[in-house]
Amino acid sequence: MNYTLTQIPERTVKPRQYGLTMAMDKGLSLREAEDFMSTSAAYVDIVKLGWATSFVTPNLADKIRIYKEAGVPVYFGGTLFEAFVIRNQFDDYRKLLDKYDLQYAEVSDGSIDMKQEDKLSYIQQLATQVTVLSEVGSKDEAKIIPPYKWIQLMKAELEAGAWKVIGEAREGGTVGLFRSSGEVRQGLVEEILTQVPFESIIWEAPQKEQQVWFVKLLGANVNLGNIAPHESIPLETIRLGLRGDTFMHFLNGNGKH
Ligand SMILES: O=C(O)[C@H](CS(=O)(=O)O)OP(=O)(O)O
Repeated sequence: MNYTLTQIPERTVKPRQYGLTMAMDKGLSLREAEDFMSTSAAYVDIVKLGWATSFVTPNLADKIRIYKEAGVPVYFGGTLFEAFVIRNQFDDYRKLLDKYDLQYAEVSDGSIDMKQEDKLSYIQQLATQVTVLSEVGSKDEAKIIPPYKWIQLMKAELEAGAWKVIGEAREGGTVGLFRSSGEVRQGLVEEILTQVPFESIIWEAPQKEQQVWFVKLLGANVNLGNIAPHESIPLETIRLGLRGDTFMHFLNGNGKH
């Protein structure tokens, strides 16, 4: 930090096991990725190349190298995994991870129907190769998954070898964990938290109000994902109680989790 302030909540330090910020790169140029890392590498734990943008992104290897040299692991969005699976190209997907020397991969079923046993098997297989993040929730706003099912899926995927489970919200934050208005499905989140440790979940929360809600509920070291690159530093200030939205939350011993 550039100067001293008291009553700043303690943040976990890199390499973090929780307190993670997952940022989504959906097509930054190489120069933008370099600039992003020069300002924000300290606050970003992992970068997702959103959905299947890696298929069309120019200079993909160079981009991955920029993140790697900044000490920030990269993974391909779960949609790309699904695009390989639905074409019966899972083995090709595994080779692709090796080709780009990726250490993380996402297993999701947000766009396709997948039997639970198949999803768990993909998690198990990939966990022998990389660190797996699995995503729960659908990208279809008409498909409402009841809380007990989220819990059952999350527990099973962690048991199958996922390092973290991601709660679906898409880039806009209007499905899955959230209503179409962006409002949090509070009952769903609270019920999940009765059964799954908060450290094991990355909540996709692209909107500022959603990030604030989770920081107030779970503290500075909540795992948050789908953060736009230029929102990484603003999010860090929200975590630290240095933006109006959480300004009073951590003062005078409040906000301890
Ligand atoms: O689910 C996501 O967060 C994303 C982005 S979006 O759904 O295409 O908006 O997909 P993913 O494949 O996990 O990057």
